[in-house]
Amino acid sequence: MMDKGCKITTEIQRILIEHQLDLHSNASKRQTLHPQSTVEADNENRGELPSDQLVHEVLLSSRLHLPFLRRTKLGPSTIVGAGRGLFATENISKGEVITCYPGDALLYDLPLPDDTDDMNEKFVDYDDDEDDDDVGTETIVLWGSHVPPNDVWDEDTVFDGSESTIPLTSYAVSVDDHYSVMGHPALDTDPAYYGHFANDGAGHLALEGPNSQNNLQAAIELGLDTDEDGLGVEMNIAAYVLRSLEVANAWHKSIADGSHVVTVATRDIKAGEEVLVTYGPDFWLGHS
Ligand SMILES: C[S@@+](CC[C@H](N)C(=O)[O-])C[C@H]1O[C@@H](n2cnc3c(N)ncnc32)[C@H](O)[C@@H]1O
Repeated sequence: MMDKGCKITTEIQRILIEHQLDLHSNASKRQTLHPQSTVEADNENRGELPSDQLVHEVLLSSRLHLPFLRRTKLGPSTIVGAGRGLFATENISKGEVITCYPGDALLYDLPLPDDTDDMNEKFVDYDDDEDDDDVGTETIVLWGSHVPPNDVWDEDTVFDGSESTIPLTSYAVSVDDHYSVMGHPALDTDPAYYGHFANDGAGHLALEGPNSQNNLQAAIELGLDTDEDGLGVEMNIAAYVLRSLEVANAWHKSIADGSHVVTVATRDIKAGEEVLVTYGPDFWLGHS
C-alpha cells in the first residue's frame, strides 16, 4: 500500500498534469491566468510568448487546490527576531512533502533585445542547456493572476521593501536559470502553500559580528587560522553553514519539470517542531 507521503506527491503531480493539459488546450484560459508585470513596458517587451512558456509560467505561479495538504501551521518562530515560522502539525517522515512553495510573484530574467542576435532568443527554451550568462538580462517581476490587487507591490517595494515590509525578494527561491518563485507574506491562509514561511535555523549567525563567540568556535571547528587577518566574512560563513546544516530539517525542491516548488523533509519531523531550511550564504551576505 502507498504511504501517505507518496500519495501526496503523486496527487500533486496528477493535479499539475491535469492543469497543464487543460492550459494547453485552452488558449483563452492560459492568457487570462498568465502572470503579468506591473510595468506595462515589460509586458510589451516580452511580446507574444510561445504557448509552452505561457503554460509554464501559469503553472509556476498558480496556487492549486490541495485540501489534503494540511500538515503545517504558522506561529512565532523559535528563533529570536525571525518573525513568523512554519510548524509541523503532524509527524512527517523524511522525504515527504510538507507544503508547497507559492509563486505568487515570479522573478524572470528577461534577455535584453540589444544583446540577442536573434529576436526569438528572448523567448526562453527550457530544454536549452547552453550557458546564457553572456546574454544581458533585466530581472522583472510577474504577478500571479490570483493575487488580490491590494497585495500587488510596485517594483521598488519588491526589491527594497518598505517601512512595514521586508523586500519580497527575501521570499524568493530560485527554480532554474530563468525563474525564481516568491511567496507573498500576506497570503497566509492556505497550509498547502506555506513554504515561504520556513526560516533558516542559523541565519542569525550570518548576521553576527565576525568575532562573536559562535563564529570563532565554528572557525576553530573548521580548522581556520583565527589569527589570520581578514577572516571575518569567512568565519561568519563557516559558523553559519555548520549550524544551518545541523539544524535544517527540510529543503525546497522543484518538481514536474520545474513547474512547481515543494518543501520536503530531509529528516523525520515531529508534530510541533519548527520546519527549518538553509537559505545559503549568498542570501545572508546580501543582508549584512
Ligand atoms: C522567507 S522569509 C521567512 C518567513 C518570515 N520569518 C516571516 O515572518 O514572514 C525570510 C525572512 O525571515 C527572517 N529570518 C529567517 N531566518 C532567520 C534567522 N535565523 N534569523 C533572523 N531572521 C530570520 C528574515 O527576515 C528573512 O529575510
